[in-house]
Amino acid sequence: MTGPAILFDAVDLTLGRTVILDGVSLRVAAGTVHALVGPNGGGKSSLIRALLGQAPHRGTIRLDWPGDGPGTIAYVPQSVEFDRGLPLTVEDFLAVLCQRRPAFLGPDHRIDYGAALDRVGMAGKARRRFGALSGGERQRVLLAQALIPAPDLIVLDEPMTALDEAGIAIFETLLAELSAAGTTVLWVEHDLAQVRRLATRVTGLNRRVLFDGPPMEMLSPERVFDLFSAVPRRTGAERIAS
Ligand SMILES: Nc1ncnc2c1ncn2[C@@H]1O[C@H](COP(=O)(O)OP(=O)(O)OP(=O)(O)O)[C@@H](O)[C@H]1O
Repeated sequence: MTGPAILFDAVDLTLGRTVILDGVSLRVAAGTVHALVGPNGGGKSSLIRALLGQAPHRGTIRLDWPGDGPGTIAYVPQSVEFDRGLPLTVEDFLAVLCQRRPAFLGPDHRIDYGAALDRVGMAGKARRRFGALSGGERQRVLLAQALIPAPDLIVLDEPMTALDEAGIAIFETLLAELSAAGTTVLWVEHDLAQVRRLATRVTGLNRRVLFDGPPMEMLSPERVFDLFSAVPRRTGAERIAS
């Protein structure tokens, strides 16, 4: 199944007195790799939390599923907070996140956790203690959990932050495979060179949408400068209006 299209229409999010998102409208086309870029605190993760139903917001967020309706949504967070001393293996961790039966009954052996770990270069590490993994290895496990079951929509929040060169190559292969399978990918990323190379479309977000279009056109030095400036320069139309 091809993944869904996503519509964000006039999404506002205010926490306390802070306006986090202000009238954010954009469309993620079905089956594309759509990147969200912007400065720290620009609201990228908040937009994702709103999409996942984790943040109170105004406006509309709609998933348009093809065919018979809702498929599988996977989410890869920036990182996970947990007690590193927990006696939890990699396989236990995957079981907690991926299987429907209680994890205290043990991993469900009908699910091929090994194959998912294989795809992220973690073959043979299912019995390692999760808390003893390096940051990059934990990031790879977070990617693996998103592959079980195969997602129709995958939401990635800076998935490459802790990855080394080999991990980045694995991530790129995964992205290509997901894309070829028709999965919709919504991807928060700071590495603009990677976005230019791998994304179909990019949205620049700093509380508001500052640009939205194909990466080769959108990521011009001037636009990137504006996006990361504390006070974005005004457009010609805004200058004339003031
Ligand atoms: N629960 C909260 N209460 C108040 N403010 C919050 C809360 N969560 C996030 N914020 C604020 O919302 C703003 C946007 O945060 P968000 O994490 O969405 O940004 P981001 O674009 O993902 O940043 P980064 O690139 O650093 O990950 C920040 O100023 C942050 O401090």
